[in-house]
Amino acid sequence: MIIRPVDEVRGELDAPPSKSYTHRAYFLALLAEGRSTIENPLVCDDTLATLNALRAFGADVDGKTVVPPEEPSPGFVYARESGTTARFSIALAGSIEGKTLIDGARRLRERPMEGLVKALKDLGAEVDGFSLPLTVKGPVKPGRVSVDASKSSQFVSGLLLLGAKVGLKVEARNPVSKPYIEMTLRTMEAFGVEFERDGFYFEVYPGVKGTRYKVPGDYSTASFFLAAGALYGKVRVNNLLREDVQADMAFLDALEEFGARVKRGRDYVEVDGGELKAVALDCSDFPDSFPILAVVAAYAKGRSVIRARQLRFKESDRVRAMAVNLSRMGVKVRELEDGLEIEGGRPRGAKVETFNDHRIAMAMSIAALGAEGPSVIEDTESVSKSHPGFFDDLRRLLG
Ligand SMILES: O=C(O)C1=C[C@@H](OP(=O)(O)O)[C@@H](O)[C@H](O)C1
Ligand SMILES: C=C(OP(=O)(O)O)C(=O)O
Repeated sequence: MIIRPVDEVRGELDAPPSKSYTHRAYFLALLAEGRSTIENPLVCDDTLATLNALRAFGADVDGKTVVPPEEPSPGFVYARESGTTARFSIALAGSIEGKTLIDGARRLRERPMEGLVKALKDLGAEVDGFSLPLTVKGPVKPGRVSVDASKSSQFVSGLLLLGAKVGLKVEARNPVSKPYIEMTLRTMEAFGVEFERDGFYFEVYPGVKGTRYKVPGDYSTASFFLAAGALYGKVRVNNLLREDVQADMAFLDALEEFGARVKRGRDYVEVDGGELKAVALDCSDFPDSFPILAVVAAYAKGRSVIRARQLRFKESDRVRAMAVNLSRMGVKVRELEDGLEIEGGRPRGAKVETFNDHRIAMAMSIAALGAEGPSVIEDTESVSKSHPGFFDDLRRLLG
């Protein structure tokens, strides 16, 4: 795809439904005692992988309505590239008598599963392998488990969902991406799950109620369009609830730190730019913002430092991916163990790679809009992992 620089980006659009909440609602509907209706679910590669996982576990699903099985049955779950689908399926397979096979695409086989596997083994499940493909033979013995969450909060979220089925006490050690754990708890409450907590120690009681659940808008996907407003004009994204706990709501605070103006309405966010200046921040609690934060830093005056502990374990090594791409655009970057140092200026158009990572593809598309000269972005299909309509939405903002 060729992307040429534009004079301005201005307009408004609706945020697509949240990918993270869609995953949670589907898996809780699988565990529920009765039928659920999921309103406005996100349809993308990752949530289709989760729908297939529900079918593998015996649910009858048509995208909106989920009729759970009497008891989930063991099956074969192919999670594509979806880390959330894989971790939640591995955890829930611990509640099932019999052996479930979970596998994924090439990159997902390289992504960490060990902390979750160790926790399931501690609970008495038989798990062979510490990365995909692996099999899980349940059932676990309900009890107390401690999980190392330094590589992914999804290990904690998966165990909390398992707890909603069998009853568990879960202690999370060194969690990253902590707001995603809050998103899991909030969705569990919506499905009538009872739990108590003390910090990151949780006691989850078994029982999930069939529910009509409406998926809110996705702040992670909205961040790319809002960044374009900060960099090149003014953008408003509707369908974003102020009363939410999504991790990438923190992206708005980061934009303000860069010097952008952010207006938070009851159900929308509006951003416009100004003279942007360098920042130093740790996004370990909102890691999906890293690629687009690096792009904003590439246009902000001064030297920014942006880091997060778990960036190398995503759909790509996102530190390396952004270092390679921004360097090709003539941006001075220094790669750190857990992030990048970025000297802001005026990037040049270049041929850049997506590394088959949807957030790299979307971030570099925004970077290209302000560059000196056209850019070529290879393999942009990965945007369908989270937002198949990304380029349609972006064109709408280009007048
Ligand atoms: O629980 C979730 O929905 C997610 C948690 C985060 O992963 P980590 O907890 O592995 O950082 C995030 O990167 C991912 O896009 C979605
Ligand atoms: C990392 C992501 O998702 P997952 O972990 O579910 O693959 C993402 O959407 O950026």
